[in-house]
This record gives sequence, C-alpha cells and structure tokens, in this order.
Amino acid sequence: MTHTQQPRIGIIGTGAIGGFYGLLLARAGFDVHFLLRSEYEAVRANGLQLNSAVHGALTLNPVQAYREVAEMPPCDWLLVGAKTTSNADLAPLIARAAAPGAKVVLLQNGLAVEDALRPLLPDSLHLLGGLCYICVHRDAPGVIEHQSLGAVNLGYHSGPASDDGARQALLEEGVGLFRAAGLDSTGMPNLDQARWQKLVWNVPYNGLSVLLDAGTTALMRNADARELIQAIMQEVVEGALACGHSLPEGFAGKLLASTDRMPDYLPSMYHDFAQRRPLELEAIYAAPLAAAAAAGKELPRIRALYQALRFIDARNQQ
Ligand SMILES: NC(=O)C1=CN([C@@H]2O[C@H](COP(=O)(O)OP(=O)(O)OC[C@H]3O[C@@H](n4cnc5c(N)ncnc54)[C@H](OP(=O)(O)O)[C@@H]3O)[C@@H](O)[C@H]2O)C=CC1
Ligand SMILES: CC(C)(CO)C(=O)C(=O)O
Repeated sequence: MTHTQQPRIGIIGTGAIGGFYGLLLARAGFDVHFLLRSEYEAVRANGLQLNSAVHGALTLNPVQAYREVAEMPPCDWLLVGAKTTSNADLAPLIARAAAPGAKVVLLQNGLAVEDALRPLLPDSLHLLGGLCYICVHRDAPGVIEHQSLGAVNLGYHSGPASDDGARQALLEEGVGLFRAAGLDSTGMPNLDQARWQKLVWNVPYNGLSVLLDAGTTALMRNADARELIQAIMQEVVEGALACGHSLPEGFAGKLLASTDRMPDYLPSMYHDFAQRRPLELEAIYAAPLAAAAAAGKELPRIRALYQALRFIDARNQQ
C-alpha cells in the first residue's frame, strides 16, 4: 500500500478498456500507473482523453505513463487491459510490476484465460477475472470513445486466498475500487460461470461482426442474422450447462433485448480485424468448445463459426 493507505493501481495494456477504467480510477483519486506501448508518446504529450456518452468528455493529463515496466512502482492491484492473445508475453511484465501479494485482474473476454496465465505467474500473486460490460474503443492514440454501459464483475481464480472468507474480502476490495470510481461492480461467486455468461454475448456478436462486416444494429435488423445469433446464444447456454453452469432463465432473451437498446456497436474483435491484429479466437471460441467437448457436448454452429474465423484470421495475419 502507498503511504495514504490507498492501493496503488497499475494498468497493464492501456487500450480502450485499460484506458477507460484507469482514467476513471485516477479521477476518483487513486494512484494509477499506466503501461503503454505504441501510444506512449501520444499519451505522454497529450494525456488520456475519454469521450463518454455516460460520463461526458474527461481528460487525464499528466498521466503516470511508462514504456518500460521496470520503471513502474510496485502496484497492489494490476488491471490487465491487453488482448488475451498477448497474455503469455505479458506474464513477466505483470510479475515485475506486482507488489508482494498483489491482485492481478484480467479485464478480458473469453473462457479459461486465467488457467492459461496462472502457471506463468508467481504463486504469491492473487489472480482474478474481470468481466467488463461496456462498449468502448480507441479512436486515436490516447483517445477513447465510450458508447454505453461500464459495469465490471469480478471473480476470484486462484492464489494465496485459501478460504471463502479471504476470497470474499478480496472481491469486496476490488468491487470497492470500481464503485469508488462511480461504476457498477459485483463480486461473482463462480468465475467460470461468470465467464460462460458473458460469452453468451461475445460468441455470436464478436465473430459475426467480422464475418458479416456488420455492427449490432445491422445484425439485429436482419431476420437471418438475428435467428443465427439466437441459435448461437442457445448453444453457449447449452455448453455452459454441460460444464455444470445453469445460466439464469431467459438470459439470452434479455441480452437480445438489451442489444436492441444499445447504440450501433462494433465489438472489439471487429476492431482487431480492421487493424490486422490477431483475433481472440482461443479465448472466445476454442476454450469454450474444448470445455464443452470435454463434458461430452458438441456445439456445431459455434465450431463452424470458429473454423471460418480461423481462416479469416490466418489470411489477415499474412
Ligand atoms: N472494447 C470493449 O468494449 C470490450 C473489450 N473487452 C475485452 O477487453 C480486453 C481488452 O480489449 P480492448 O481494450 O478493446 O483492446 P485494445 O486493443 O483497445 O487495447 C489493448 C492494449 O494493450 C496494449 N498492449 C498489448 N501488449 C502490450 C505490451 N506488451 N506492453 C504494453 N501494452 C501492451 C496495446 O498496445 P498497442 O496499441 O501497442 O498494441 C493496447 O493499448 C479484450 O479481452 C476484450 O475482449 C471486454 C468488454 C468490452
Ligand atoms: C457485451 C458487451 C457489448 C456489453 O455488454 C461487451 O461487454 C463486449 O463487447 O464484450
């Protein structure tokens, strides 16, 4: 802890998600340090700018920005805002930026992302998952557009918290950080279930936005696309059930209705494709397919979507 007893927060990967949550936490008075890569110079010069349909136009300047992790002070909470495709490369950086007993939160979509990172981190670090219900993207270096929503749900994965009470206390501390920044946040008793629940949205929309070159409004207005989205959502629900997670009754229908109310939105996978970055196919497609298959459940529509996306991703990376 810092001398003020406020936890020190490090953002590992300051893109749309890292920039949004880091900026709001800094404005709430937390000591926040941002690791950047390609946008370091721009953020050093001009700060971080948030154009938010919810919070208005906000600027953080100066920013405690770093290009080298070795220059960051040890942080009590590390919020990882990079894409899951970077996690293995980021593990040594996360360990380097961590204060003793730090809490590492993967603010990422997908399943089993913590399982893949855990063996690469010191046992002394707590590992948590953060499910971000938000529509946000980078518009220019250091400039973040926030269209809607903003909640973060946290779940404990693994680490030194050996009993339910200790895990619950950590979740409450994490939830408290986001709430202090004016955001909705809830502690989730089962991270795996929370990740499956989030996938009910990401599996259909992320991939179909790339394959069909369409945002949510066009997808929802087209009867064929809408039917396909519903069928894929149903498969995710069945996959979750096969893995022992019964999702709330009518959950997929509620997501469809809330997407109808959302402004036209291009999921983060769409932006990755457009920028020729690798797609998060392992976390969002391969991992749930593998988990369901191990539980004896095939998900044919999701598998077909995954295979088509793999083709597109490979060609896009050439
Ligand atoms: N955007 C959204 O609305 C939502 C996104 N998510 C999930 O959140 C996660 C993050 O997504 P998003 O914020 O959109 O992604 P972005 O691409 O906007 O941000 C990723 C950031 O990580 C940085 N980064 C990657 N590797 C390193 C490194 N080695 N050192 C320093 N920085 C690094 C990138 O830097 P560089 O520019 O140099 O590549 C970039 O700034 C994903 O898992 C996504 O699925 C979840 C809910 C909503
Ligand atoms: C589902 C959505 C749009 C907001 O709930 C989101 O969080 C995402 O793009 O991953």
